[in-house]
Amino acid sequence: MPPANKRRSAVRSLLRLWPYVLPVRTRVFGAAAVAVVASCLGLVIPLVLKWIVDGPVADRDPAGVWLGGGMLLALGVAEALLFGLRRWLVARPLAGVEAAMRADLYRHLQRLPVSFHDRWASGQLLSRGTTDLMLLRMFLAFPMTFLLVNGVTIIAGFGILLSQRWSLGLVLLAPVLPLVAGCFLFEKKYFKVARRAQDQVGDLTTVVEESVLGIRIIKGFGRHRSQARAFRELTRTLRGTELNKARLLSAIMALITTLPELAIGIALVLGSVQVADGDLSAGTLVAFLSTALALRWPVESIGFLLAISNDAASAADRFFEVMDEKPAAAGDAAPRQRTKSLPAQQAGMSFDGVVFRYPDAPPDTPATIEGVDLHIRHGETMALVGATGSGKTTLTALVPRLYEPTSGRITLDGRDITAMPREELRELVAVAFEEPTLFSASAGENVLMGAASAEEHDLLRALDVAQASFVHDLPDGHATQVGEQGLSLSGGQRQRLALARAIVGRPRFLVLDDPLSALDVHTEALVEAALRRVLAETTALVVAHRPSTVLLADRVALLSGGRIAAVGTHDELLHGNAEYRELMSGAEAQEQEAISR
Ligand SMILES: Nc1ncnc2c1ncn2[C@@H]1O[C@H](COP(=O)(O)OP(=O)(O)OP(=O)(O)O)[C@@H](O)[C@H]1O
Repeated sequence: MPPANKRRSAVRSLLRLWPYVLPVRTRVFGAAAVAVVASCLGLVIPLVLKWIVDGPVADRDPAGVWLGGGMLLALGVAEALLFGLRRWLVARPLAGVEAAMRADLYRHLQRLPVSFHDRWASGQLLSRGTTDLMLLRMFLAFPMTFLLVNGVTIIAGFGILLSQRWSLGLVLLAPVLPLVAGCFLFEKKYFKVARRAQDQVGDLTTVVEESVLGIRIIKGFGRHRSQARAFRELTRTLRGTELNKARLLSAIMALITTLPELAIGIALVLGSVQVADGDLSAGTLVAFLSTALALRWPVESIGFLLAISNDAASAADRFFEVMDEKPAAAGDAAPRQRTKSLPAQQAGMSFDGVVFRYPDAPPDTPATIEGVDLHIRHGETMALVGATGSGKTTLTALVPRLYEPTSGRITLDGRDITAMPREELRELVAVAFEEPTLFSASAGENVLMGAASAEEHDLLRALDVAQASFVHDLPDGHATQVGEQGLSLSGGQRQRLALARAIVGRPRFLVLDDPLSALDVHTEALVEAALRRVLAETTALVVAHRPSTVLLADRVALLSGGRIAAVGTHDELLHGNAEYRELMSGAEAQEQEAISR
């Protein structure tokens, strides 16, 4: 789950966007300047009105009235054109800012360690990469500019009001203090609710994503009602939070609208009395009130602009919470060593005193891997056997550095994996997991993901070795799209494609996490034959639950209590190790049961 959010000032949060705005600053500030000019042009209109009323209207001069009308029209058109220019100036660069932030987030997510992804719900990450970034673009396009533009307009407008009649100007200034206090309180409360709402959107996204990905389980177990209930519960909570936001916004809007309207009403009465007494010209009163009315939108919009700015500030916090996470260490750029002339005892894969504890495991629990020493000789296949939850998957995940050992070291042909650049490690080691994950791409593209430099002939060889030639019979051969997560293929077909992907780059080392799990007996025979050929080409560590998988290996290591309890051939362990015998007899019984079904 995301870390607990600390309260920051909205301004500090938004200032962190500066590096992204920097490349388009000229356009953004140019647009803001254009908007200031447009908004201030609007304030000239009341002055022209004053001139028309006190001049041509009082003198009964129709030509003067026409001239004034023309000036008003020109001012209106100029104001509209300038606002249009502002929009044009920012639209494209800000879409670019959003795209750059999204690309950075995606790149960073790819570089973050698996332990980060274990902690964070995918919906939280999805919502940060979509709705939160949209909110930030909206902020940069609108409130950021208009908080400035409206601020300048209000100051200029009050300058004009005070210069026309300072006493009436002070009446209009009276609500400023209560308004500032109200805005301060609003900002404090709204920031918290805005953050809560965005986190709840993330939770909701997680539920939707899980429901879509797990639709077969939901339907298979008839869980749609309970899923719908969980979804409804979350939407109700989110609705409550959104209503809370709306309540806060309407309270500040009520204050922002009422107080200035009251002040304008009082100024109108006082001004009318002064006109009646002959202390003030009718034109000045018209200009005064028109200026006051022209300031209504800049003042009233402040509540709304503050709301979006706070939404954006918490969206920025959520974005940077992910960006501030440290990516996995790259490994030092040690020069590549030739491995061919290594002494026999160093060639292969070695675990030396490897200890591993999950970062989020409770401190008083024992480490998952307590101290593993194991050597897999060059060209050998070692099966890793152990009770469920004994740490087999965990141990295999340490080899491609999906997690870093807490202590100890793992070497490949004598070289510490932490001293290798990650790209080199990826070239040396290939992995295939229990769940053969495929992507929405063609069958061939899925296989070629296993090696950046692999070509067509490598693909065909990998498909052949992994017994995945069914691909050639698909409608478009290996260019056939396999659908989201490869769900248009059978389990056995997906397993064989995953195997082909693992070997397409001819890795020296192969790590397979129970590649025959969840297969029916007939499919298992097919994949097993594929595995036999795959394993003949490399040095491999294979997590095995069933005797049939164990028989593919040259030797077997038994993982127990976080340590390697025994190493030997299947027969040696069967005769000499009670725990192994028990594990295998249980697995064998299950296998027999599966066959007889
Ligand atoms: N991401 C994680 N965070 C914390 N603990 C974890 C995590 N993944 C696994 N564990 C714990 O580590 C222990 C070993 O899990 P692991 O998946 O390695 O076992 P396994 O031997 O592969 O089990 P199985 O045979 O059932 O697949 C378990 O107690 C599990 O709860």
